[in-house]
Formats: sequence, structure tokens, C-alpha cells
Amino acid sequence: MRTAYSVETVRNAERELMARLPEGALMQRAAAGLAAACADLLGGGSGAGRVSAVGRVYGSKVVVLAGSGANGGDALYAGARLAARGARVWAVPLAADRTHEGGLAALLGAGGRVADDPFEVLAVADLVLDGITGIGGRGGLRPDAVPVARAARGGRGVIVAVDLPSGVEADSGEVAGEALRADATVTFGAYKPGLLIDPAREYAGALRLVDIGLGPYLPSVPELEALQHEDVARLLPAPTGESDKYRRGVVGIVAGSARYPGAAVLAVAGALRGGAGAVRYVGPGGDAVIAHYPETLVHEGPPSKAGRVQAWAVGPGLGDGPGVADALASDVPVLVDADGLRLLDPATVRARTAPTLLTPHAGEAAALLGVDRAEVESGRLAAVRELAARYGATVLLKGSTTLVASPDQGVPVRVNPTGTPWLATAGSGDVLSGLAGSLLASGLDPRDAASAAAYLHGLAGRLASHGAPVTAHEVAEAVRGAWRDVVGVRAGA
Ligand SMILES: NC(=O)C1=CN([C@@H]2O[C@H](COP(=O)(O)OP(=O)(O)OC[C@H]3O[C@@H](n4cnc5c(N)ncnc54)[C@H](O)[C@@H]3O)[C@@H](O)[C@H]2O)[C@@H](O)CC1
Ligand SMILES: Nc1ncnc2c1ncn2[C@@H]1O[C@H](COP(=O)(O)OP(=O)(O)O)[C@@H](O)[C@H]1O
Ligand SMILES: [K+]
Repeated sequence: MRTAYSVETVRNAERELMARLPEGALMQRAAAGLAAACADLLGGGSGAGRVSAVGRVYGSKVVVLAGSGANGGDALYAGARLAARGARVWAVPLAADRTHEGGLAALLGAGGRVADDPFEVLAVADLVLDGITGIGGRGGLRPDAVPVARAARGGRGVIVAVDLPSGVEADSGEVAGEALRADATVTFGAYKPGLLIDPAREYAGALRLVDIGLGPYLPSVPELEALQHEDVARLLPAPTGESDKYRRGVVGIVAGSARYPGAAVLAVAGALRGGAGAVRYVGPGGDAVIAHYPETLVHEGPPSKAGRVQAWAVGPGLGDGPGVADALASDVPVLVDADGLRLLDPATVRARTAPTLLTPHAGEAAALLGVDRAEVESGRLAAVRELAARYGATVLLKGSTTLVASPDQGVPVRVNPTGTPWLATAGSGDVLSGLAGSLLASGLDPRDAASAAAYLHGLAGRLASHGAPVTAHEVAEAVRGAWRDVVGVRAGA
């Protein structure tokens, strides 16, 4: 599990740890880890967007952009370490009289210099350390930092953000104004939410975490968590000798309409790959569904007359078709997506006795919240939390970063680490609905079902795409490969 902690939590932990260490020790740990990561990148270490051409630290040209806080201190001390290994290092202090004194002295003592002309050195730098702001930064870059940041980006050097790319909001992932896009970010003690959530995540490049000993002082519950293969493997259902199709769970799919018949097929395609023992389709698209998947049980509806299911997934391509209210009136978990989300009444959802899972994209989330789509996209974390609270439901917010929030207090939001922008293709959300509904039917709680489905769906997207366009149907077909990859089954086994 990868975890992320808010600025306040990180600062509290740092305070406790610092009280037990000699003055300045923590900054030295950070600087040592940062310098090691830079040496790796200068040596051609991969992972970052740009790769340094110099091949070694000795003789390389390094520029340190130093803001007025401790973030600048980290960068300057790391610069000093690189200078001691033979790099030519220039400092560019951005707040002349408030530069970290100890850091600057260390850099000058190791043979580094203050740049006479920042733009001249940025043009030739092999590596630029962005120490303008870290967790103390507020708002985008200040105007005086903007030309320097642009020159850094315009040069050929690898840009390494210290703790965070300067200009991004650590707690929310928002970017209010201009920020410095990095090739790699070396972060200290813990990931911050902004490093994992777009738009800020886009600015961070490859992530590296430097352990500065904060672990024992961080609370057990983070603000944000990202499942990894082993976490998802533990969640996925596996049939046993006792299993039969009903015990494995039956998922009901309410999707498709005369206008969108394909949505029924795609939602069923996802559901069939999701671990339920049977898929029951309810709606007008039964013929198309059977033509593609004869293993589906079909019924014209309404859902309450279609037979017992352990969970419903309602909404993809439904248009104004019926079925949402009927499914919501049931006593089993219900996933509501797409057209099912229109006019969804919070009171109806809150009154349900079984869990509800909503899966909006940014446009649907914006409509539910009564705000602009851009507001949701720039503040995903706040939007998903607000929706979960308002509806008393688990919410999976789709998009470039997929987030899953629980309505319960003190439960970390999950951020999905898999996926590819190639998933932005018509119908891929329908596949996700079916997949998540199937996992709900097989007994996962809504938060686990949503995050495991997003994980598999994102991985399937990557496997099916391999860097080329992919269709929703192919994503569904690749789910089995993703599942095997997650549970560690090798081909041929
Ligand atoms: N607290 C600790 O124990 C440790 C902190 N560390 C470093 O310290 C950083 C936090 O240091 P600080 O609290 O001094 O804060 P920062 O260095 O992140 O930034 C604060 C300074 O930046 C200025 N500033 C704020 N917003 C700005 C903007 N938009 N544009 C330009 N300047 C802006 C402020 O006026 C202030 O002087 C961390 O991110 C990390 O890099 C590390 O050394 C590890 C240990
Ligand atoms: N830029 C992106 N990067 C990664 N994944 C994306 C991006 N845009 C969309 N997706 C994913 O693609 C799927 C699209 O779903 P949705 O918006 O419901 O489309 P549709 O209604 O056509 O099925 C979701 O899983 C979403 O998270
Ligand atoms: K920074």
C-alpha cells in the first residue's frame, strides 16, 4: 500500500522526530537522499522524463533554485554534496536576503557559486534542483520565480523537484497558477496527496520517497492510500470447492436503451470478468447481449421482477429508461453510473439500508454538486469527499486520476495508481461499472469493489493498449490478463 499524508500531519510528525534529533539532522537526511537521487539521475538513472547525458556527477553542471524556506535549504545542502563530488554547482537565490544561510554557506564551502546570470547557467545545466517551495508553498509560483522556472523548463537539464514541484498544492493536488514541471520528484518522509492526484501529479514526474525516519511518528490512518498488486490480490474473490454460481454472487445489470444498445453489452462484458458467478441483464438490450454473451441471464424488467441478485449496477446507456428507482428500492448493494446519476436524489440514497456506490466522471460529478466541471477537475479530492458526504454513499470519481471516497469519517480516500489516458474512449466506463458491480455481488464492500475494479480496469487498459488506441471491448477482454497479473498467475500455469 502506498500512503500519503497531509502537510499538517507531516509537520506534526517532523516536529516530534526533530525533538529527538540534533539540530539540522533531519534536513541533512533529506539532503543526503536528494543528492543520492540526483547522482543517480546524472549517472543516467532512468525513470525521469528527461535523461541526463553526462553519465556522472563529476564535471556535471547543476543549478539550485533556492526559495526562502527549508525547501531551499534541502536543495542547497544537496547541491553542496554534489559539488563535493566534483559537480559545478550554481545557486540561484530567489529571495535574496532570506536564503537558507546554512545551506548557502555549505554550498559555497564545497566550491559552489551564486550564479551571476541565472538564465545563462540554466541554459547549460545538466540538472536543476527545484527548491523554490515545498510544503510551505501557497498558491502558484510568485511572479519573480516564473521567468526562472520557465528558463529551467526551456533548458536541457533534468528537473528534480525537492519534496514537491513548486507551485502545486500539497494537500489537494490543485495547481493555482503557474508551477514548475519536474522530470522527477524526490519527496521526504511521506508522499503528499498532491503527488498522487492530478493536476499536480502531472507536474511531479517520476516519484522517489526518501526515508528520513518519519514512519513511527505518522498516524496509522493516512489521508490517501493507493492499492498495489498485493493489496488487490488479497481482495479479489477466488472460488473454493464449496462454491457454486449463486454463492459466488449474481450481479444484475440495468443498462442500455434503444439509443445506446452497446452500453448493455459492454457493462455485461465487464460484469462477466468480475468474479460473480452469474450475470443477470435487465432491460431492452437482451438480444444484443445474448448475441455477444450467451452465458448471460436476460430479463425485460423491471429489476424487482427479474430474480434475486446480490448487487445491481444501473445506469450505463440507460437514457430515460426505467429501473434506477426499482434497483435503489432493493435491499442489496447498488452501483449507480452514467444516466442513473441524473436527478439522483441524496435523500433516496441516504435512506437505503444497503450500500450505494456512485461512479461519476467529472461532468456527472459537477452536475450532482451543482458546480462547473473545471472545478471538479481542479479539485478532485474535495469533490469526491463532498459527494460521498452528501449522498452517504461510496463515490468513485473517474478521470485522469480515479479516486474512491467512503462516506464514513476517518477512512482514507483511495487513489488508483493504474490506468492510461487511452482509457478515455467511449464505453470504457460501462465496462468499469459492470466489473465493479460484479465485485460488489461477490461480496466486496463498496470501497474495495470500487478500488479493485478501478485497479483491474486501469491495468487492463494498459495491457490492451500498449501505447496504442484501445476500445472498450478490448479493455473488457484484457481484464482476465490483469486479474492474473495481480494474483501472480503466470501464463501457462
Ligand atoms: N520541517 C522539517 O523538519 C523538514 C522540512 N524539510 C523541507 O522543508 C520544506 C518546508 O519548509 P518551509 O516550511 O520553510 O516551507 P517552504 O520552503 O516550502 O516554503 C516557505 C517559503 O516559501 C515562500 N513561499 C510561499 N509560497 C510561495 C510561492 N507561491 N512562491 C514563492 N515563494 C513562496 C514563503 O514566503 C516561505 O518563505 C519541506 O517541503 C521540505 O523540503 C526537509 O528538510 C525535511 C525536514
Ligand atoms: N485522461 C484519462 N486518463 C486515464 N483514464 C481516464 C482518462 N479519462 C478517462 N479515463 C478513464 O476512462 C473511463 C471512461 O469512463 P466514462 O467517462 O464513464 O466513459 P464512457 O461513458 O464513455 O464509458 C474511466 O474509467 C476513466 O477513469
Ligand atoms: K520544490
